[in-house]
Amino acid sequence: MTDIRIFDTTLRDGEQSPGASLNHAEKLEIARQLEALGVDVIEAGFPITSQGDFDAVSAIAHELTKPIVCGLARCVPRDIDRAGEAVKHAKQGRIHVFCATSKIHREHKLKKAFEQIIELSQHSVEQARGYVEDVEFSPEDGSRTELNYLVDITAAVIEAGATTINIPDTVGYSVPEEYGHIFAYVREQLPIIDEKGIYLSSHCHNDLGLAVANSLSAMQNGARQIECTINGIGERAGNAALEEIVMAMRTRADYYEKYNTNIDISKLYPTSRMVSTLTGLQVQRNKALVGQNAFAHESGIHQDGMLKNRNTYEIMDPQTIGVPESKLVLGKHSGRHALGDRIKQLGYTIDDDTLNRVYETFKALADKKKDVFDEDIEAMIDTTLENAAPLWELVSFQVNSGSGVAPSATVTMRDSSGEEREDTETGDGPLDAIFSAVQKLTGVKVKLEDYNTRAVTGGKDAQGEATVQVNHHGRKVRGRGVSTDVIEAAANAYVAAINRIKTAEARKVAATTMGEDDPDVKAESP
Ligand SMILES: CC(=O)SCCNC(=O)CCNC(=O)[C@H](O)C(C)(C)COP(=O)(O)OP(=O)(O)OC[C@H]1O[C@@H](n2cnc3c(N)ncnc32)[C@H](O)[C@@H]1OP(=O)(O)O
Ligand SMILES: CC(C)C(=O)C(=O)O
Ligand SMILES: [Mg+2]
Repeated sequence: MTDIRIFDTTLRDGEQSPGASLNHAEKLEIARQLEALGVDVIEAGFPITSQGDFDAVSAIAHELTKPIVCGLARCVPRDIDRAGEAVKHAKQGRIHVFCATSKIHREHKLKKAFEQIIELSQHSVEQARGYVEDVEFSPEDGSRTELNYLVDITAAVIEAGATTINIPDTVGYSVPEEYGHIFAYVREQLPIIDEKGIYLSSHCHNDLGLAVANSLSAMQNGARQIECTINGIGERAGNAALEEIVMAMRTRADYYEKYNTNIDISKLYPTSRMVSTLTGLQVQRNKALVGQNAFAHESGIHQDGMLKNRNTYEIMDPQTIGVPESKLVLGKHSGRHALGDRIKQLGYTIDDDTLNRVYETFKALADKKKDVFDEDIEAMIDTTLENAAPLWELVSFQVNSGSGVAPSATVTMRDSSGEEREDTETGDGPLDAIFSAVQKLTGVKVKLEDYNTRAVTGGKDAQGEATVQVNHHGRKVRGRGVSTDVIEAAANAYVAAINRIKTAEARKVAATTMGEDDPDVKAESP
């Protein structure tokens, strides 16, 4: 049997999905769930990106005990220093250094000759080895790099101390036979890989819908680590989906008989739900394994087959991946124990204080709504984590709008010192009026770029989830809110976005007062 390392990059490449940024509490919650899922490596972030990313990688490295915790770095000394600092408390820490090697990236992006790239990569790997023994190197855009160059850079970084070589299909251009051949070729040219027990790794993007197929092909040609994300989230069309890779190997164990992973498949579905809820990235209905329709049967002939023998139309038992058999129904008579137990089953490990805050919201919701479903609970946890330490809170609002009336809103908000303030504004519509009042009260001016709503659960008393994206001095910031009242959900989402901006500003002030360079403002260039 060959053990395949599952390297999860949901918190790094996954978080690079437009609109998916996560706050500190949300990242920790996902990291804990990934540990419970059994992933071998967690790429927790790219520490040079911002103080927030650094803090999250550092907190995850402090807390998690089982997986290797990894931070990404360019071949830039300051990137490597930050990554080294961030993972230094990990039980097993890794620095992942990357440098693009393809002709197009060499000439147009890095503006460096291949020889310079080799030298830079070697120095960077050596620098990273000064922090940790476990160093991964990725020749970015590896699948579009000349094969002899790939071999040369692989040999050079192994000599410098790299222990894992990841060959990414950065732009999702490769096809399975070709991508597999790259691994077979590099291994054949460099026997040192097998002799020294160097891990080869795949990292595939889904621009042509081939990320999972390419990953499996790499595995069959010698990759012993697969990089992937929950729900396949990631840059552009996303990364290879963890759940699809693992279940392809499990369901077709007859075909992939030599390979094994440490993943606890019963946690796949709850993990998918958590990542979707906390990132706000909805899973498409027909997504393999975790989409709403993945195990639904609509047509008569299929239903007939299912009733006679479910294997006629189902190749997996949904319960083995943690799809719940029936929806839990909690109501206003339920107590903290029942709620806490259900939250645990959903994969969250919240503390008592958070449970108490969720319980308060739960009771308020149960008063308005007959049944409280899993999705409602997930939405409540999401809102609580999103507002882990809210700077501003929406206390109440009233809107006045209708035909022939200029829409206006009166909003009351409370700041972190507990002081309440009220303001009335007019706008193009009720939401515009509320948003103007929130801007006035908080003193943060932003431009609304995107606004979406959807029902979290079914029925006429369904909860509505609102997401907004605002632009603050060129930086896009997202916020989410949930309520049975869609206007209140939108107002909460807007306040959540403002709180994110305020939190980032407070961090910048703290970093500047401490005399540190603020990586949010400008990172060092190579
Ligand atoms: C394939 C991937 O997924 S790679 C990871 C992509 N993820 C991200 O970029 C998210 C986080 N990124 C960021 O926050 C910022 O881009 C930072 C902090 C890393 C850098 O910000 P800035 O210093 O302002 O640079 P900016 O992003 O505009 O440009 C990138 C610079 O890094 C250089 N660069 C890119 N990759 C590498 C590398 N692997 N090694 C060394 N330099 C690199 C580029 O050539 C460019 O340099 P230049 O300024 O000399 O032209
Ligand atoms: C940083 C590298 C591995 C990456 O994400 C890519 O090339 O897609
Ligand atoms: Mg990538």
